[in-house]
Amino acid sequence: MRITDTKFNADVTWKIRLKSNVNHRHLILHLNDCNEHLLPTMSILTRLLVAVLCFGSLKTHSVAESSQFCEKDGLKENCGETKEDRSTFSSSLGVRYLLYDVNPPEGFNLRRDVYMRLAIFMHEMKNEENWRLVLPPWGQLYHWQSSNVGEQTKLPWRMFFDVKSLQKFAPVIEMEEFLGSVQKKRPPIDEVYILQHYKDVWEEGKEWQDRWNIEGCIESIPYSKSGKAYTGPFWTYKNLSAQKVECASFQGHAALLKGILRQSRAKVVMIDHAEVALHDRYGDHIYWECRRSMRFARHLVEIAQSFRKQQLDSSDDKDMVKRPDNWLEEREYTTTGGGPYLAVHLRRKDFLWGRAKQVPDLQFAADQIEKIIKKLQLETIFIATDAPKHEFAELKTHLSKFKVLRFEPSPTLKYEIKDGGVAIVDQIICSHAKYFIGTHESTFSFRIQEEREIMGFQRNTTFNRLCGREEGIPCTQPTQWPIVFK
Ligand SMILES: C[C@@H]1O[C@H](OP(=O)(O)OP(=O)(O)OC[C@H]2O[C@@H](n3cnc4c(=O)[nH]c(N)nc43)[C@H](O)[C@@H]2O)[C@@H](O)[C@H](O)[C@@H]1O
Repeated sequence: MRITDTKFNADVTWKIRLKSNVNHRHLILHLNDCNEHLLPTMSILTRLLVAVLCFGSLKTHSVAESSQFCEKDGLKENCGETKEDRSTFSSSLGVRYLLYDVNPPEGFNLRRDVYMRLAIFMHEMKNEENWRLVLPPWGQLYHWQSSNVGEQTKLPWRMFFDVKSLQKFAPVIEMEEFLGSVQKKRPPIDEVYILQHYKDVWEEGKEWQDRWNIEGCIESIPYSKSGKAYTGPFWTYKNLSAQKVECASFQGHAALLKGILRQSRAKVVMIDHAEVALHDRYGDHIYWECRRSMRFARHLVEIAQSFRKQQLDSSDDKDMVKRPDNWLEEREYTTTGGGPYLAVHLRRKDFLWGRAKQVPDLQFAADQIEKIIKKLQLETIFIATDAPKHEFAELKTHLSKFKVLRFEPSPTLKYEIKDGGVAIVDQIICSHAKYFIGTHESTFSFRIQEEREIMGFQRNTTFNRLCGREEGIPCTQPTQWPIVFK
């Protein structure tokens, strides 16, 4: 037997990995478990043997740490580990869980994009290793400010998405399912890696290359050690903690995470600041399969359908929009129809200072909307917006010749579907309109454009945006990201 890899944590958790040269089986001993369960029952000889192994392993620690990784196909992996080693090790662990979280200020629709980066990564890994991607519960988003909708924390994905549909693309599970499977283990998360940008990433002339390293944390982190475990935000779950927390400087695509997961022997790994990892496959057919799998929750689709029918005289049949129940059955469509209304996503609030030049004042927005609706010979305008009531009222006064609508759920319905649900209903309604205009660089608008691409709308009815007064008309219009099928 040869000791191949050891780690020693400052507390009593010693992990020793022994690898048999003969049968390549890994044996992992958690010495804190030994302390609690094994040592009292061991013979003196066995205790001595374990002590010698531990001592030996600690002595080899520095060597093992420095030679732990090898570059292979641009990925750092454990040196000398063959595919067979890995698969034997993998199956000895059974199912492994990958949790992730995103920079706290990021909004709902950027988070959806980060999900895609990880889901595509898991989709690619699923034939090699037995991972489950744990869907991070929604909550405490900066933009979800309604006070009359109850607590907006620990919200499961099924409130907003069709999880079965997601599972047709990647092995994802809800947090509750994960918690159910690790209940007895303390702490439930073995290792947390907080991704951070390299210090030198913005240096001029620095060549881009995919790389990652475990390094000291550059900024302060929201995790701290309390007894044997690290506590942290963990989506406000009091019963979640981690055994180890480290920072990883990271530059590259999500596939590079393989290196982190492969040097780890843990069953439960969490990646924080997952937004630092880039898309593996932006815009190709796999990207679009993942995107198509992100169907909205049925109850939200039905709410949007009912609004379209009652307020906008719109339904998939009337509008000639095709959308099979199962996204796997979708084909490349050409939709010339759409609901008989003009839909506008008018982003306000933080965009008024964050994108001051590109976001129009209400009068200038109304001028542009009026021009387009006259050209389209329509009478109804649907406005999706985060604007407060008084701003919407003002916009209406500027468009008094037209029927101007907004989705305003009853307090009971809003309590049920929360701010996230209202936003999704808005997006669904916008995505079915004959013509859509969005807001510059809003991920909320981007997601609507993608829905319209999936349904096959003509691109000139989709990739449009309002111009800021300072920019004038015309202004640069959104980049077109065409859908790709296999
Ligand atoms: C500059 C960046 O912009 C990003 O915003 P951006 O891409 O528009 O889009 P999101 O990331 O979705 O964030 C905007 C949030 O504001 C609400 N919101 C915006 N527009 C509407 C709307 O038309 N209807 C409803 N019901 N709600 C809306 C909604 O909660 C949405 O998730 C932010 O996420 C980042 O934190 C950052 O501020």
